Amino acid sequence: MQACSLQQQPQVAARQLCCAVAAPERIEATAAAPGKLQQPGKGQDQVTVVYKFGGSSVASAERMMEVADIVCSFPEHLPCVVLSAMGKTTNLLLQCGEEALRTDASDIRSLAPLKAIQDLHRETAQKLGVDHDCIEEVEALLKQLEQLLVGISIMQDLTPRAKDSLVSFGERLSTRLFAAFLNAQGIKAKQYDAYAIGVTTSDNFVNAEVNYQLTLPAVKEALTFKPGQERHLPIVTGFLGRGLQTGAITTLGRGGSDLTCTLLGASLGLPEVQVWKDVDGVLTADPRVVSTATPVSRLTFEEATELAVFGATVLHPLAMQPAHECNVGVRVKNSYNRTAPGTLITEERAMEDVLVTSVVIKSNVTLVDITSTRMMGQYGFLAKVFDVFARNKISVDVVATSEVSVSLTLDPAKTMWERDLITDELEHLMHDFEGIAEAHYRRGMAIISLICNVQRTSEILERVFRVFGREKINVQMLSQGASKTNIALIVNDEEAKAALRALHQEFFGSC
Ligand SMILES: Nc1ncnc2c1ncn2[C@@H]1O[C@H](COP(=O)(O)OP(=O)(O)O)[C@@H](O)[C@H]1O
Ligand SMILES: N[C@@H](CC(=O)OP(=O)(O)O)C(=O)O
Repeated sequence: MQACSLQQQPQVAARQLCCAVAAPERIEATAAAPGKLQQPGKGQDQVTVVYKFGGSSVASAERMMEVADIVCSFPEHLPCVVLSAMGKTTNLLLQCGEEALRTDASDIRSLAPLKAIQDLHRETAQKLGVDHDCIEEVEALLKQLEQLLVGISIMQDLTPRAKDSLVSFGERLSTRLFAAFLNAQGIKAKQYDAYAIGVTTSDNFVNAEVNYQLTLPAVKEALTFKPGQERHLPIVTGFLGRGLQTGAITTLGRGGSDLTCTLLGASLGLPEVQVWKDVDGVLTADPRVVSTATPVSRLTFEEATELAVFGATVLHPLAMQPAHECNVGVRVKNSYNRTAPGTLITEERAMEDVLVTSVVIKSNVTLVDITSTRMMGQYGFLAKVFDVFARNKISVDVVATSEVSVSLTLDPAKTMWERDLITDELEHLMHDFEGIAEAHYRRGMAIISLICNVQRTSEILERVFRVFGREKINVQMLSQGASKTNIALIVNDEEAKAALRALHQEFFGSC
């Protein structure tokens, strides 16, 4: 395996996670006609590529059949497949958890989101014609899920740790169904839980950090075929890991299956992984805001990270980390339109002809202005300012400084699960500035980021301000910073979508 710097982290021991299952029977399988699909990767000794399919790609039995067809349609590749939970299952599981807190234990089984999850997975098992063992496993997991919700109801407590156990059912169910379907079609496949093959993380539940040093070699060992071992398609749960100290199931933050995909690619030393979505690649803007957005053919790892961090929900913000460190190309493809070329993300790309690549909004941002008349000629002021944010565990996105003031924006999400900074936290922050500086905050702001060629900043900004002048949009703060790929403009949230459309029109000719 290619050595990558991610492995240079301190050594620590991983723990075992046990999960006992009971197996009542409730679903009946209907046979699907086998034989249509051909086993891919004939003659390959080892896994050659990782494909990740998100919730939108595996939302139903029909979609799983389509994904199976995609997986088998590259005969030269022996793929490892990472799956997310089916459709909106993760949201439904979180809803179950919240509702369990307000529901009597004896009424848990009638929770509507629980019923929706049970119906979806039972119906999928039936339509896919999976074998009896899989049906038993699915029923056992659904039973465990119900028991966990009863526990949450009795305890009247939904800890982050319990939340991670709760949402893990989505990926544990989808991967079992998909592997069983492939086997029913005569394709040799085996289901793996990521936490059982060495994906080791911190114990920071709901947003766990990957321990690369332990994970990379462990995953490589688990997914490398031994001499004489039968070749099969590993079907791995995305999103999940195992906490190093607790041994409990952790999750990598919402959308974390993208990170599982690149992590597996890095572990196996592969040249490329593919994340399959419901769009033709990374687009010039969020298609829900700009319906005419078009695919971007190439991006660098740095650009893709900036896009994700600054609001493009198409990729997990940390997914590029292992890919970048271990130089694994990432291709974003559309499982609904498989012939579309998609977006290829690599270390470098030709930038000569590039002006603006994509425009993105991050909404619900708080802008903080901090002023100190004593800043002039003083050293240590910025250190004191950032120390206040560090103590309050609040993450800062964009910064602009002048001689006497510093303005910055705060990440709306302290964790990726809690989207709002509450007023109490902000008031506490303001209080902590007393004696250091005068601080004020404004909520309801948005960051518009232009992922662009900053070698051509003057030309870009000249056009941006022409557009904003015409549209009467006021820029509250502007930052280019050290990033070589991003210009950030802070505007009022209510003007942000119109501003984005106007910028898209200016730089891509459509809005
Ligand atoms: N710049 C962008 N390019 C492409 N898609 C985007 C962008 N910004 C936001 N999106 C949204 O991201 C969605 C795909 O990401 P996601 O739902 O996480 O996929 P999956 O669940 O299949 O992994 C798209 O349907 C689109 O609405
Ligand atoms: N199922 C998890 C993990 C994930 O990556 O999902 P998706 O690939 O559908 O964004 C979530 O909803 O966050």
